[in-house]
Amino acid sequence: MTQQRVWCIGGLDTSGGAGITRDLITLADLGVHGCAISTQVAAQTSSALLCTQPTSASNLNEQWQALASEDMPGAIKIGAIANDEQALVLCARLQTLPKPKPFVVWDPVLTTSSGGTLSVLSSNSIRALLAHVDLITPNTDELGVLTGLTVDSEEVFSLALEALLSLGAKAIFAKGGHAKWQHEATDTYISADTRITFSQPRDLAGALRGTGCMLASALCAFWVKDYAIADALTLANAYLKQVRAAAFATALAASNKKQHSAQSRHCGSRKIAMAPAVGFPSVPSDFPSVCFGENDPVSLRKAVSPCDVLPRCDVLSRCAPAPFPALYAPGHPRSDLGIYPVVEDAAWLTKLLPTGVNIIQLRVKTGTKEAISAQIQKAVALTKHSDCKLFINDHWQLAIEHGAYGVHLGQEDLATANLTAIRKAGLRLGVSTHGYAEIQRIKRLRPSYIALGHIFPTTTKTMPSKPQGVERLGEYVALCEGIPTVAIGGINLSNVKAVAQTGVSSIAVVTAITQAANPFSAYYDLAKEAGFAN
Ligand SMILES: Cc1ncc(COP(=O)(O)OP(=O)(O)O)c(N)n1
Ligand SMILES: Cc1ncsc1CCOP(=O)(O)O
Ligand SMILES: [Mg+2]
Repeated sequence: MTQQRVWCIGGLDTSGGAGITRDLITLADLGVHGCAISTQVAAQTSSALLCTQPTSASNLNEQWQALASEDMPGAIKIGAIANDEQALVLCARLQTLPKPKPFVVWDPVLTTSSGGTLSVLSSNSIRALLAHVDLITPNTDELGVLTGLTVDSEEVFSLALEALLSLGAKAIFAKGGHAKWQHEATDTYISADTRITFSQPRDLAGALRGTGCMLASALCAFWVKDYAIADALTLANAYLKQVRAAAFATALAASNKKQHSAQSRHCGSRKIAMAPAVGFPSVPSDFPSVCFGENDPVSLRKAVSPCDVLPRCDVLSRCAPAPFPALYAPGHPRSDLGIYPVVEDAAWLTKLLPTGVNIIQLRVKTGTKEAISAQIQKAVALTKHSDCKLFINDHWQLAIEHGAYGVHLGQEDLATANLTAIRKAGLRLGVSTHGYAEIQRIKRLRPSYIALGHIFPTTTKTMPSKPQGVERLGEYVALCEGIPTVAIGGINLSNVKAVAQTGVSSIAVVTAITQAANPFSAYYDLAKEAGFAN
């Protein structure tokens, strides 16, 4: 199996603005090989569907067989399915896919953006398809047609998502571009146990053709590049934002020059067809703000301004809470923190403080509350008259009680921690993240640092996510937009240089120090190799 390959099944839009033509352009832009199976040939201009000719069921089957006789894809993106016969063929083929099964995304295109009909499916076909796809990506109009509801408010939107899940959808990514009742454009991912929203300020530049196709095929591209689903969705959302920005900048430039190109003719009230190549999303402002769950504790704030009456995620990007205190006081000559040892008891501080270490974490995972409290109290006392910043892992109440410098919390810890109490007590806050979605969730908190991991395989802890590697680490550091960053997970003398070269502010290690024959010199060797010390 070739991983970086996606099959696109859908209508061939002769204008190149949407359908499988657009899918292949998107995949090429993201460096993924796209194969195509045409369900129909749609004679289209950039503003109208003139006529469409569906592919016969047998031809559809033959196209599939031809592709299947070579390499299988990592993902399959399905767009417009012309009729029930085609749905039947696709269901039969999807059912017999060899393992490992590709990730199957259905973008349920029913009409063209100009209003032409591309798909007529019975409710039986819809149910059958839902049983075979991993994710469906309707806009709110499509969600309405699929569920028989008029989706025109947040309440009906939630009902429609539930209805589609009960029709058999395993997961839904409902796009918010058409949800005019929302202040921001919010895409919602929902499965049986997860709800994640991705919000962008509404941009009023104009309408672009083929955005649904681009989003679903970009999602498949990020999936085959081995991103977790939440990260693939974050990247796909950012990719769309980047394409829109580039498309409207190009269209505007063309119309300013008074060129009579297709772009300039259709810029304004009409949809523009050209979507320039933009490549992998890299501009931090193009990334959405991300909320986990309807009551994400990171997003919940006390009502502080009139705009709190708006839906929560709409408010956040504009009414951000106060940042947590910086690691260094303003004007301090240092900005990096160097090697960050993470240790299991206060005795380690006695061993390591003489190195002149800048930052250290007490991560006590066992013992009674009294014993942990005593460890924290001792560690605070040991660091009180040093320059070393002491972070306490997990035990935020005890950290406040004993006056530690800061607290380190993981994503799950945020559900029970009182962030307001930590902020009020003046403690710094570090938070763990494991990819794009969590970074975008946490940035809004403006923590004192963002931990990024795990970078390499680690034996210290069982991780639910995959190792990120140094290439992604570099992308995450840039995405953090100046918030100090800490890399963690499997870092040792052999790889610390490459980690430091990403520009990360600090490098956290457990076993590279605690299991070293000489922890004292292991600290220096790491600091030197990373370029933090001479
Ligand atoms: C610097 C740093 N980064 C990540 C972690 C992990 O924190 P968390 O996800 O809460 O997991 P536990 O450490 O509690 O197992 C950390 N402690 N420090
Ligand atoms: C606590 C933690 N969080 C992410 S990786 C990790 C363990 C890092 O340990 P090591 O440096 O020994 O790989
Ligand atoms: Mg924790």
